[in-house]
Amino acid sequence: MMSTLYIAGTWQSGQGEALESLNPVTQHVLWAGKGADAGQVDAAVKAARQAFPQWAKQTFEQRLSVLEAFAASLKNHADELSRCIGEETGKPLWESATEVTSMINKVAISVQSYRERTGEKSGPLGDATAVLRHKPHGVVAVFGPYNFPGHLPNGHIVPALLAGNSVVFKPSELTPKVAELTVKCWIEAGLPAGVLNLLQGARDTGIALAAHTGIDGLFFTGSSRTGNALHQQFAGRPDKILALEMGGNNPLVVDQVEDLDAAVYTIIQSAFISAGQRCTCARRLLVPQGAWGDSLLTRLVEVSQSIEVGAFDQQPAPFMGSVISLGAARALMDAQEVLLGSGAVALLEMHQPDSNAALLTPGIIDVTEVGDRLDEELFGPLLQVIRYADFDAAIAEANNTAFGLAAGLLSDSEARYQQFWLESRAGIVNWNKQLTGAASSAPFGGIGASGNHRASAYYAADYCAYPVASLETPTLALPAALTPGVRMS
Ligand SMILES: NC(=O)c1ccc[n+]([C@@H]2O[C@H](COP(=O)([O-])OP(=O)(O)OC[C@H]3O[C@@H](n4cnc5c(N)ncnc54)[C@H](O)[C@@H]3O)[C@@H](O)[C@H]2O)c1
Ligand SMILES: O=CCC[C@H](NC(=O)CCC(=O)O)C(=O)O
Repeated sequence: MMSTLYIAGTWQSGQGEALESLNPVTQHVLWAGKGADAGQVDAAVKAARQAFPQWAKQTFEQRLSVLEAFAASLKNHADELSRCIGEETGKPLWESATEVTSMINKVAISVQSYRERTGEKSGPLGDATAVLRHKPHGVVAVFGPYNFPGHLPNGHIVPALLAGNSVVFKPSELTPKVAELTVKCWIEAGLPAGVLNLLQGARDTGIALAAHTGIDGLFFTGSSRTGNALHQQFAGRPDKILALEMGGNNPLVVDQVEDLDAAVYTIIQSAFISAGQRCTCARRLLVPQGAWGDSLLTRLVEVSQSIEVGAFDQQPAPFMGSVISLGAARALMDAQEVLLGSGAVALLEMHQPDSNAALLTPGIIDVTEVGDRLDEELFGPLLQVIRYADFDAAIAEANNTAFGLAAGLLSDSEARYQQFWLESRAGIVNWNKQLTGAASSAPFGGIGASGNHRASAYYAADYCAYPVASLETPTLALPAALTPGVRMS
């Protein structure tokens, strides 16, 4: 039986449901094994609890040396890991290599962020010293999505461990192999047993872990639907810290700009990178009515038609790989069909050239005439165009969503950007830059249905530790003046 779980420093076979991960293009089995059952979830939480005090007691420098060894291990295994990400998600190799680089860089950026946001500060206050320090929460569960199976769980795990927490990691059931390789890098780095535990499994394993009373917090990246379920599960538990990084229905507003090709390129990088499977991807393209808007769309369709789509290792490299699975491809094709049946007009219809491969070509559909447009995230290469009459209407349409992750404006006018910045509602607001590719050196998180006000990336340090404010003096002494009504004699 294949050992799939890593609990208390030991690999063991899962006792839960059978899982398989497939190459989304060839359907070859890449990984097969069993997920964790409730007893193994319990064992992982207990192992993390047991390991926590020792890990938390280590100095920051001791923990940092393990994290730096992890970064070195990732570097040593970079090719293997990039290939594994490409194979399991369908991302082209050039792109999965950038994911590994982000994982490596996360260590240095988390150190900087820990020191800046949760480090130690002190100063005199009266006859004492006021000291601010931070402590880890304890045992935290980390839930990862499939679209960045290395980088995004890593964005919780690295700062959590640095702060002194121990971790139980439940990756996406669609990308178990990337998770396994990542954990092997931690083991190679010398992370003590029990400090990081790996539970493979699908929804049931996730539900059991989230419900476990032994966790002190849960850091989640994934869909709004799951995040909402977790939020409800954590209702009435103010003692647990919950960080939710969820999806978006991101608007990209195009104003009439001088450089049409630059606009088209930026739209493509926003909508179709990662086959549209980034939380920051532009989902709604807001284009002015009239001749200039028409010519922008004509050029966008022309260039999008020429986008190379192919298997992760195809040479020459494609721009877009596949979506995660045949099921996801089918669901996207169905969503397009529903929109087309509701009054949308295909400017460039999305196709699945081979029904046995999860490869989709880019789709651009005009949904302006669709009444009651659904405010949902279509997580794939399907861009919805909405034509607008004037700039105020464009901003209103941009904000016409319960989500609030990313919003962008392409415009030559700084005054328009200022208005857009003031009036748009999102955690990321860009001007003349693609919506995707957010920097780890900035906070990353959305408002509304996109998160619960616990931004990640540079601000992940904030949810990985709690502040302890102390007034300290080595000598206990009576104050010079006693408060009225107290007699010491
Ligand atoms: N804001 C961000 O930082 C960010 C980043 C990447 C992806 N995302 C979003 O993630 C989504 C794509 O990822 P996904 O499809 O893997 O997300 P998902 O919500 O389906 O799964 C995420 C994780 O939650 C687990 N899970 C599923 N149901 C659960 C439940 N009821 N209880 C506990 N755990 C459960 C899954 O097994 C997985 O590990 C998109 O919506 C995307 O926008 C957001
Ligand atoms: O799919 C969602 C993440 C997309 C990615 N964002 C980041 O990498 C944020 C930075 C970090 O977490 O370190 C993007 O914007 O492309």
